[in-house]
Amino acid sequence: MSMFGGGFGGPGGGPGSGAVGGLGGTGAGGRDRRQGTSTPFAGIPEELAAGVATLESREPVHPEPDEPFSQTPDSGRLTLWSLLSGRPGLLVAAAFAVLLEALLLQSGPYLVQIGIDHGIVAREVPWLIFAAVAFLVSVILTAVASGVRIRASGRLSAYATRDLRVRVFAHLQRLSLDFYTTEKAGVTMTRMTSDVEALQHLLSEGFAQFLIHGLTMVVVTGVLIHYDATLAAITLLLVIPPLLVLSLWFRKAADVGYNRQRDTIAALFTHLSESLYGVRVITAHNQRERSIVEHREVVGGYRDANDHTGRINAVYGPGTSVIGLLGLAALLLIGGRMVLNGTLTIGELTAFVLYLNAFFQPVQQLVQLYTNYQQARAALGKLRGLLHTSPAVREKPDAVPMPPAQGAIELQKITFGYDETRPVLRDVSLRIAPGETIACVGPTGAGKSTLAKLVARLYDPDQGAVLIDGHDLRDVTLDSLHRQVGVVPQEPFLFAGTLRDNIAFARPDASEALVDAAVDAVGLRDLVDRSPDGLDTILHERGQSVSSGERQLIALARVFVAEPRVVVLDEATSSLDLRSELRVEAAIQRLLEGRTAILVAHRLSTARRADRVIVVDDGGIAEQGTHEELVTAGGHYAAMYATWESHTRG
Ligand SMILES: Nc1ncnc2c1ncn2[C@@H]1O[C@H](COP(=O)(O)OP(=O)(O)OP(=O)(O)O)[C@@H](O)[C@H]1O
Repeated sequence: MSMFGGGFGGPGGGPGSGAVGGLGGTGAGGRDRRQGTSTPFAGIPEELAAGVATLESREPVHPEPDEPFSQTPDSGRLTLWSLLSGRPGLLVAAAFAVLLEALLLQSGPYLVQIGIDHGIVAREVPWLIFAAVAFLVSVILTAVASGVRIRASGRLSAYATRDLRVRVFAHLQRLSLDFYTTEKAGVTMTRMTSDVEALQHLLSEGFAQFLIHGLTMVVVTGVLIHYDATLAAITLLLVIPPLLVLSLWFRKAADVGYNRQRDTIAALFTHLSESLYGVRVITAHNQRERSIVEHREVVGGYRDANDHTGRINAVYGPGTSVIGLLGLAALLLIGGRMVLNGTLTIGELTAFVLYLNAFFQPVQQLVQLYTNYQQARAALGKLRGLLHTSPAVREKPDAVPMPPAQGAIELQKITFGYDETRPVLRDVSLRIAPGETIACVGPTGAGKSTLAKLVARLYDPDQGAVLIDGHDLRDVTLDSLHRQVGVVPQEPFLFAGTLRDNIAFARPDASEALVDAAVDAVGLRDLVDRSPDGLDTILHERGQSVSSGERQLIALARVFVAEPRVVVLDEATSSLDLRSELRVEAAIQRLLEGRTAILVAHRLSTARRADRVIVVDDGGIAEQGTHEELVTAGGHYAAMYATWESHTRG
């Protein structure tokens, strides 16, 4: 199995699969830094440069989000309040605008009542004009308050979700390889998309609407009682019980419906991402039709879930409207009689009708918002779960930076299993001298890559310890370790970006001379010369525009630029033509010069050149020695070699 295979994002696509240490994108990060040190405007006419400067000054400012990368697991709280309270100024502005808007909205019916009773019925034109002007002013003020509210809550939500996305992404970078092996990429994508969007929706609109509607209901109930307590009690008693029953049903049904929606969208993302990553295999095996059928099934599941929530809404929406209208009919009947009896004015009845109407809408909205709130809470729970997932490989709080390594490696009685009850390696001990190259060979699935992963501290042993220059890897900082231990995965992963970006991935600030030296050392000069823009040639996503051998050479160049003391190399199993194979072998040879190396060798031609060969079998080291020693000993290795030789000769 590949050291990085199978996990998140297809073959070799795991985070960190791009060799050593370091974070930061290939693209922007690297380019920016270079621009800072060179003279980007050299030779450009002054007025053009001035134009660019003006354009840049108009660019919106995007300050760095407050999430410096650290290996320490995220222990910060994640609650709705913690998201909202990050920008108190915006929060206060939004809350004030909400209050104002809710109060202003209720002035309308009262002004209508004044207009009718004091203006129309009493035939007093000034009162009518006063009511109309006051109405106009209140509408304008409501619009202003609403604008301020939408702007403030929109910005609040945009900042909060931006910070949240960065925080979750930083945590994803922190998580160890096991997370990406067990967690489906589609599920993680759902966390970062629909879950964050559910929160964004609640923060930008939901909360404000919740407050406005809640306040409206309180104010309207008070006003109705103030107008006529008996009439208010009768109408509210007629309306509230059925409304309550319907709303409780809706809440329960909607919870189920939205959970289904969330689960099915995660399944949809999972299938989509897997199909996109595996599109070549699907095409090669002529399974496109099956893939479409499968996708139709997951999309169908999502459609069913949407259909379900649609049906619930179709009952609830009209249901609450009917209850409201029946309430209004009852009010007209009872209130109309009161007007005829002279106990209520016509203006008061009109205001009463308008207020009652204003009472219903919030109920409907509040229940919908409650669902939104539930969704956001569920999303928050899932995101919290993700943030609280501890990396399996953790940095100790008192970890110290590893001093520049000589490269002596020691495995001390190591036992390790992906599942602790089924160890892959048992009680393995090994010493590797500085500068020595060890080739691990053995049957497939024997644990060769596992051994290499332990040396790169992609996993920690269950028992025993791995030491470099006498330092237990668990006692040193991950950053300092990854800087000194370079990893070349079985399936090199290239990023969309330039050739240079990919080569200098582990050290975006690498000098031109170092990148050039790497290109020459691994034999990439041909490719660079042939490429239209040399090192600035853009590579397609995952390096699809270069050959498999060239991808391997780029991965080797990457480690060359990183200059680690120890190299862990999982040899690619994909076979190359003889010429490319010789080039890759020569590149490996050059990369390993003067470095301690562990090679997971799939070709015995590689093993033959190592200083020492270890045969991993049955959870341990079955044989070790130089190639010649092992061939003479006539054991496992000798048998493997004999078979290999007869095949290559044949
Ligand atoms: N992430 C993982 N989770 C669970 N089991 C794993 C994982 N990675 C590997 N294994 C299992 O551990 C055992 C050793 O795997 P490993 O990749 O070390 O073998 P290998 O000797 O490198 O094989 P190959 O030559 O095929 O690459 C295998 O049985 C494999 O199925």
